[in-house]
Amino acid sequence: MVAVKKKNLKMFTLALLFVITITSFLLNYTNSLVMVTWDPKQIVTQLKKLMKYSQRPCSCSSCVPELGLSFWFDERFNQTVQPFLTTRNTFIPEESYKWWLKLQGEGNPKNINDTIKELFEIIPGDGEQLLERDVSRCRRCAVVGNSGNLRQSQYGQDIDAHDFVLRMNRAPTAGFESDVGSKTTHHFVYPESFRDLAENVSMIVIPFKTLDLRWIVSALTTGTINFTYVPVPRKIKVKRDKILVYHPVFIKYVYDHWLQHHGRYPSTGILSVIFALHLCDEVDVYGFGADSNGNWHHYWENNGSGGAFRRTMVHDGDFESNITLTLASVDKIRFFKGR
Ligand SMILES: CC(=O)N[C@H]1[C@H]([C@H](O)[C@H](O)CO)O[C@](OP(=O)(O)OC[C@H]2O[C@@H](n3ccc(N)nc3=O)[C@H](O)[C@@H]2O)(C(=O)O)C[C@@H]1O
Ligand SMILES: CC(=O)N[C@@H]1[C@@H](O[C@@H]2O[C@H](CO)[C@H](O)[C@H](O)[C@H]2O)[C@@H](O)[C@@H](CO)O[C@H]1O
Repeated sequence: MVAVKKKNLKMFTLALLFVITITSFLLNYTNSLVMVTWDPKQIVTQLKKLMKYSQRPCSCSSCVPELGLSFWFDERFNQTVQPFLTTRNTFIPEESYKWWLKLQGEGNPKNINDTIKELFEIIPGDGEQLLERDVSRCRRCAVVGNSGNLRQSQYGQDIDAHDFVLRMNRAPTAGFESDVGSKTTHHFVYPESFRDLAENVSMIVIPFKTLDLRWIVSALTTGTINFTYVPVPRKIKVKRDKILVYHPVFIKYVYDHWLQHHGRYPSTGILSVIFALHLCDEVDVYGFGADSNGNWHHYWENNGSGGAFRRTMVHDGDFESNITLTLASVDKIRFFKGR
């Protein structure tokens, strides 16, 4: 009898040791700094945490897509909306299409299905692999806006330490490395904001009209399109498999869910931030913030037209800024305010 009891006690001790070892390993693995002790209460707490962590969508200390932490965020974030237009993803519902067509008042647009078909005869139209989830991954992204608050910020090294660095429009890095970094993995453009990119950079084209999709084809082939509402480059030197296309339905999702119809349509900055929430496990935001007059000044130039969007009401900069700050306040992004 005593021998059996001793054996059971030994088994129990061994089992407990095993659980503690596994718990400690997994908690460390999930970047959680928790001291593992023999206190039964702590063991139960840690086991509960372990159960919670095992359902987490990534291995960072916090994961953007994790729901149940902010009602505000959960109400807006919809993981099922696809950020990229791909060959498997070309359907645009009538309502979204009609909304999108009005963004830049395109008269007499070419048929959208024919346009998309032609586009994917020229570029591969993939991008799905970027959206695959992996619970053991911690993908850290930096979204770098164009604000003058980056000047003298010395954020360069921090920005470059991210897995993905997303930039936009005409933003340069050369000459500004110590403040904005030198790494770029993805660069958002539209025809009117195109700039030459290094070979290894993925160019994400945001189409605000049918002509923007046709411009991609033209710029890689015949070079016939050289004007939209301003002159645009006839030809671009970008490898075809480095071109990704932002989904028009995703633009509407940002406008409906996140901007709640403020402004005429979302700016490139807010489109990039919400896009990053869908692709990344952690999102750090740099270079967002107007100057003291509310103008969108740039870090590389003294752009006198920084307040143009205010006059044309195309974007609601104040509302967009509130969204970014709220995302930071509910710990879904980290916001680096610059100088
Ligand atoms: C005159 C004009 O049309 N300016 C627009 C320019 C312009 O078309 C491009 O720079 C051309 O390359 O583009 C925009 O934006 P822009 O290229 O200025 O900036 C990109 C995004 O960074 C954020 N930003 C910028 C400056 C600043 N002081 N504070 C900021 O928060 C914003 O989120 C902004 O969206 C655009 O595409 O959104 C919006 C701007 O309104
Ligand atoms: C200053 C302004 O409102 N210009 C608009 C122009 O808006 C710009 O469109 C860009 C995409 O093409 C991008 O969204 C940028 O942030 C906007 O400022 C277009 O709407 C254009 C359409 O014809 O009309 C210009 O007046």
